Amino acid sequence: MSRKKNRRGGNHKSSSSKKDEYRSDLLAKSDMKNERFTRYYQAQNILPTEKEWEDFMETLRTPLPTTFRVAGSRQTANSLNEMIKEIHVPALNDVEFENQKIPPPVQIPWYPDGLAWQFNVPKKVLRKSPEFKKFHSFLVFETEVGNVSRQESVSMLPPLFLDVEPHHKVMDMCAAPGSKTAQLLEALHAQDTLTSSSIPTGLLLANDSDYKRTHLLIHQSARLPSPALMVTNLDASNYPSIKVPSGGGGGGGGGRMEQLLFDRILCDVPCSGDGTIRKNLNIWKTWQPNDGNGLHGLQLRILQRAMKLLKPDGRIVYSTCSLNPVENEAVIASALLSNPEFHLVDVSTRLSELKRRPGLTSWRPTSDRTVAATYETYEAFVANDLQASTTKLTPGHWPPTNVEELHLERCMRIYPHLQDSGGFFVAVLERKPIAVGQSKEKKRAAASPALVPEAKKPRLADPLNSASTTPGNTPAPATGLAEASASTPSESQDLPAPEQSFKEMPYTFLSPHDPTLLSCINRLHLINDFPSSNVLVRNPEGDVVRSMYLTNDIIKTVIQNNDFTKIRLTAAGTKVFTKQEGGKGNEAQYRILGEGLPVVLPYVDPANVIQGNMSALKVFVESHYPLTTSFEEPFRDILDELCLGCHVVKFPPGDLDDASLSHELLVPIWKSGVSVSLMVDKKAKNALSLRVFGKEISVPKQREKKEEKEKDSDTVMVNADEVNEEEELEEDAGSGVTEPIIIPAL
Ligand SMILES: C[S@@+](CC[C@H](N)C(=O)[O-])C[C@H]1O[C@@H](n2cnc3c(N)ncnc32)[C@H](O)[C@@H]1O
Repeated sequence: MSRKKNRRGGNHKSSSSKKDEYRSDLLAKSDMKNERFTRYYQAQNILPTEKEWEDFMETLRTPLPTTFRVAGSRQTANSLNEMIKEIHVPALNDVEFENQKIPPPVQIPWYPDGLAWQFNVPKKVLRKSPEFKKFHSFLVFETEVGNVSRQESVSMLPPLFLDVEPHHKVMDMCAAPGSKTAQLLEALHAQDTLTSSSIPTGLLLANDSDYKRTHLLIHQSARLPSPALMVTNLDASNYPSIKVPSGGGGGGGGGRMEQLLFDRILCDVPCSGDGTIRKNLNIWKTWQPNDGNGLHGLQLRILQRAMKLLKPDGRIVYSTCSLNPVENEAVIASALLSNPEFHLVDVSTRLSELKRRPGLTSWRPTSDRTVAATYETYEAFVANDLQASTTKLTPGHWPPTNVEELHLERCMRIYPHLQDSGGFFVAVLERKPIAVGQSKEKKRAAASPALVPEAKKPRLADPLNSASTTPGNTPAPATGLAEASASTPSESQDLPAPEQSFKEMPYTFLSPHDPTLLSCINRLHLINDFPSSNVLVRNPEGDVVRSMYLTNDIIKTVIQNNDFTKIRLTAAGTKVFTKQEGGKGNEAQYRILGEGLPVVLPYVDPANVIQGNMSALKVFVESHYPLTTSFEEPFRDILDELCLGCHVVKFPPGDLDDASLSHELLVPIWKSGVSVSLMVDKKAKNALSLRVFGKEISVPKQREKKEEKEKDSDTVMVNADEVNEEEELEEDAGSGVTEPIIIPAL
């Protein structure tokens, strides 16, 4: 009987595994044990003393604290963080529940600018304490609109060590569901302001071999709309070369093409995930050493491919949420041996508050699932293990003979008991600096993959390189996306030929003189430097049917010089305009999408931005499609004078009774007949309502619809939910940007 694997970034979750997880919620502390796990990790000597081992094991048996990161561009995040510090935390300072003091959230000490938080509060308290209940709904709403990211603290680390800047070409090789992609995007957009987005000159290529998960990633990334993001659906270990014109395409390359290389690459590879045991309790029952053994080959091939795709002065971060040296130090060691021009970067002075342990320099693999014996060397394994000839462990699973030269101690091991977190592994790799005066020969020698050949291409029936054939169950994905489907590494290696199976719509750039685009630019009052030659549509004819997307120059260059089906391009740029039916007797027009506004805003003629106020904001938030007569003067007069269609309203900071808008807010509205509506989706509206008015103030839609019908049967009603439905059904839904989510400024 085949057993479904369930590893991090690994596989589909069956309903039975969901049930298992449910049952595992009930796992008693006394059942949180696994002899194989204990024997294996004790044999690896991961901790120096017995006392520390006990602390480690005890921490693994306690629930993981809730952690979250204030997300979005820097200014937006800092501003929301101030609200948490000034309003929410003081309200939680003296909470008592059943005569016990409940500690408030605290900032994670190593996260830059104090933007990450941690709290450890039982569910009962979240449900019953009014103060925590309020904080919890705040988190839920802000998470829905993307201003807060519920992410394990340790999973926030890899992007921090990558040091991404807005001009970098960045690749996230195994990106779904995208929590780290979001961090990388934020770094690329470091120059965004509270209300408008910058257009970075760099790019972020987020890839995942699982098609469904790429769509999940696209959905998540829509929270930080970026013209610099593209998503592909390929096996990272075999990632093809992307072609771009030499010399940046400015004509200096004489029409020659070169391979696109990256400044920064994140390899957050699929792994056994035993570092997540505090939340994936099933691991206590299922853990065995072949979980990690089976992934080593794929992990190595992904890292080796990253090394080939990296610019000479680029940087790679390799990470897993596994504690197993076979998935960590062994992968790094083999990659360094096959690419001796690389070295591990010493980052011990970075994030000084982060408690970490050095990488291991010795470890003892085994293929015996009971861990009856472990072996110091591959030779000892072959000589003593009766199954050695049938298992596929390679010398690369063991420490190499020159292990001392590799400085594996520069890898970082994060153990749960050090700072009450999950377990994690991070390594930073760069090419070695070339010494002044180094001979050409030496440089050539350093650049040639001499010592160890690159890991072979996967063989589909190889049990060690194929998750589906590795015996035993492995843990649930660490990402918390239980329902999300995920491919096994073997599935990803077995991708069908792209042209046969790839069903995405093509990407066609419009001429800047396209009459529909010109009329859209005109009606939306966009100023001259709007990058109209970077607008694309997605349908076979290349016509403007419904939506238009904006990319930056480098993404445009990639699309124009590569077959999108070969690179399995699943998304590119961000959707900015969409067609809106005009209603009875009115022609259809284009509107700026809520989520596209920050990108388009720098090009909206300021003379055409309407001034709103707090009382108008209240009417917009309370009703879904208020009549213009519902607004007070002078805003009502302004609305009456507007032509039908899309407009942008600016609400300056202000107070109204108990409500307070702390920062300028800009939103698109749509005027149709005698009504107007805020073009933001329901979740964004809820979050806005909670943030500004302290509660959900919108009138239940059914009641309002009924009232509206009675009042004005001729009014063309547009509400955000109906717009969502239309957008999901549109012809270019393959873009994956299916649901408008905006990040309203604070
Ligand atoms: C650990 S998860 C990545 C988590 C992600 N970086 C994040 O922070 O949200 C590993 C991912 O690798 C993907 N994957 C598995 N095999 C792959 C391969 N050969 N190439 C690319 N992605 C792969 C899985 O689908 C999974 O989404």
